[in-house]
Amino acid sequence: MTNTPQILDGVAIAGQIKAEVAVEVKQLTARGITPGLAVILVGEVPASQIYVRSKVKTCGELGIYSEMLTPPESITTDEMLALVAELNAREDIDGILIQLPLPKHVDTKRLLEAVSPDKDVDGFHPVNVGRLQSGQPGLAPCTPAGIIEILKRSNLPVAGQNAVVVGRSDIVGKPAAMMLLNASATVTVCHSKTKNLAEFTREADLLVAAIGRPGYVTAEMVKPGATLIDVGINRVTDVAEVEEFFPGDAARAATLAKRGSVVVGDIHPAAFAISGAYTPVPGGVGALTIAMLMKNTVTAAKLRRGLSAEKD
Ligand SMILES: NC(=O)C1=CN([C@@H]2O[C@H](COP(=O)(O)OP(=O)(O)OC[C@H]3O[C@@H](n4cnc5c(N)ncnc54)[C@H](OP(=O)(O)O)[C@@H]3O)[C@@H](O)[C@H]2O)C=CC1
Ligand SMILES: Nc1nc(=O)c2c([nH]1)NC[C@@H]1CN(c3ccc(C(=O)N[C@@H](CCC(=O)O)C(=O)O)cc3)C=[N+]21
Repeated sequence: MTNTPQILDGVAIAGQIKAEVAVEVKQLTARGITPGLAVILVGEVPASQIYVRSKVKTCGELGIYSEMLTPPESITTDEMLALVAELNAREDIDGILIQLPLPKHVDTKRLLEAVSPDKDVDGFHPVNVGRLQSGQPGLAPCTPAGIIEILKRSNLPVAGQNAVVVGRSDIVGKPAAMMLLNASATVTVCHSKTKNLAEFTREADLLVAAIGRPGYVTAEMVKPGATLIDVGINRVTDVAEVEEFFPGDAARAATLAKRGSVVVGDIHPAAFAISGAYTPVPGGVGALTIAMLMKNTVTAAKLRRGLSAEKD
């Protein structure tokens, strides 16, 4: 018997969301309000540069004003704080995003707390963490919010499902667990100290992997028919490893030869094969992250002006 899992197309869902955001931006612009996003990118981390450029480009496509600030690697915490204070005070900026990771000498926690909660489009400020936890309207982290959108728009059930989240980071695992709980799933959070991880993951109707290890979740670790959400973005550069992941996959072998790396998730393709539905990497959760950032920027623009941001 062959299993045909549903592939949850993040690119298509992100496209829907971006189209909706563009309509909202048009309506706001007609009232004299142009939502604005400032992205701070410190130093020259190639992966971060790619993400930030893609954020700025998407703003342009949707009619959102954007600004990219690129201080040098040598910037101090105090100088960063001054930059954030300036952006907090600016009338034309609705959203502030500090691209992570920051250089080691910069105090990330202090900086994230310095962003005005009303302009915190990443949803990382303790005030927004608290709002999410207590079910109040606010700005929620983009990647977990994207996961919820994928589930909703694919009509996949969440209420009453056994959801297992592997990973407990502040930017993905924890907020994802909180959002699934708010959506009435029965949530288990696993991490590097979890004993017998597979015993938990095998019980999951809905499994979220946000670990950062290529193909860590294997077929033996998942319940056949489960919904698998793969957040991991791992670059594999080894030819043999790519062949092990994707035997006989000519397209991926070509990508590896051309770019020197292939992106793989935290869930092994053999686990996808026995799932009911799954998000591919790339083209799954990652595709939603930027769309949700655009949505948060518009929400911030509305909230700051006392316009209601509809909760759907
Ligand atoms: N698609 C997207 O838009 C985004 C993708 N990502 C990707 O998602 C992945 C996770 O990101 P992030 O949350 O920031 O990563 P972190 O490194 O901050 O967190 C990883 C989590 O996984 C847990 N973990 C590590 N090893 C194991 C293990 N062997 N068994 C069980 N749990 C383990 C860690 O546990 P412990 O807490 O005990 O250390 C930790 O909680 C990365 O691949 C990242 O690139 C990240 C952000 C956005
Ligand atoms: N303050 C801050 N906020 C963030 O939201 C933030 C951050 N820092 N630091 C880094 C992580 C990572 N991240 C991604 C954004 C887009 C894709 C994305 O577009 N992915 C595509 C392409 C993947 C590829 O080919 O590289 C996909 O999965 O289909 C992925 C990951 C946001 N992050």
